[in-house]
Amino acid sequence: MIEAEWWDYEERDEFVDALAGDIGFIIESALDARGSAVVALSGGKTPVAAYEKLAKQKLDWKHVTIFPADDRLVKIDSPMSNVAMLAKIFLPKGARVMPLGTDNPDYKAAGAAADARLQDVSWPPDLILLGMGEDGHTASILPGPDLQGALDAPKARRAIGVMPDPLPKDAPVARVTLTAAAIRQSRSLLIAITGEKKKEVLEAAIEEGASSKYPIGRVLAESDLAVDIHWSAE
Ligand SMILES: O=C(O)[C@H](O)[C@@H](O)[C@H](O)[C@H](O)COP(=O)(O)O
Repeated sequence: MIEAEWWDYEERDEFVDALAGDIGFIIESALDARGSAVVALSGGKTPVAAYEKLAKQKLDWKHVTIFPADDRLVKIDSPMSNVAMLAKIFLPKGARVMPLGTDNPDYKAAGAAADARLQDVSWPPDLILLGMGEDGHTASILPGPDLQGALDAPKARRAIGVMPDPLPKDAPVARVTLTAAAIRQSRSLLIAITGEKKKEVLEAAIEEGASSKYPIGRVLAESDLAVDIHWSAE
């Protein structure tokens, strides 16, 4: 049974403030407890304003490691690069921003390299923040030939290369993504989505769990983590 707590906001600003506050609190708690923080942050547009707000917080950024929960296999100067978006916001704060993937044309090799990179990161992450598409994908756990591999990878496998099919319109490229197993290992899990359609999809995915046609339902179904969901109507 997926344990999810919804935090609903009518105004986008409230959503941005609350999400930035939650992420900052988790980072600060990790710094207090362990002197360092490791967070995986979602790509996409929804959380960017919250990241910009979070970057204004007075945290010991030099002891914070940030990496994308998934990334498109594109050059760093591509507008589709999630790590470039995170670097632009957090590198000036002195945080360590770590790429997950490179623009390796062999996406399976890129996935293996991303996994090797994550083996050197102190684990588990203190936080994984996920977004979700209207098709119920999360990170880059998307329909296609690699969906099962991303969902069923063993606990030791933290990242994998995926070639979505169909290719998402907004970023029609191969990707690397955290596996479902890696997501489930996080010390804390947040989801940030907006709009009625995504709320409907996520509610259905949580209800359906392991049998859901939505990848996020299958990711969350095997997780023992309580999930906090931040949702804004607009
Ligand atoms: O690389 C990505 O695209 C993201 O990690 C992806 O999982 C994203 O979170 C959703 O597609 C929602 O994206 P929006 O926030 O832009 O709707």
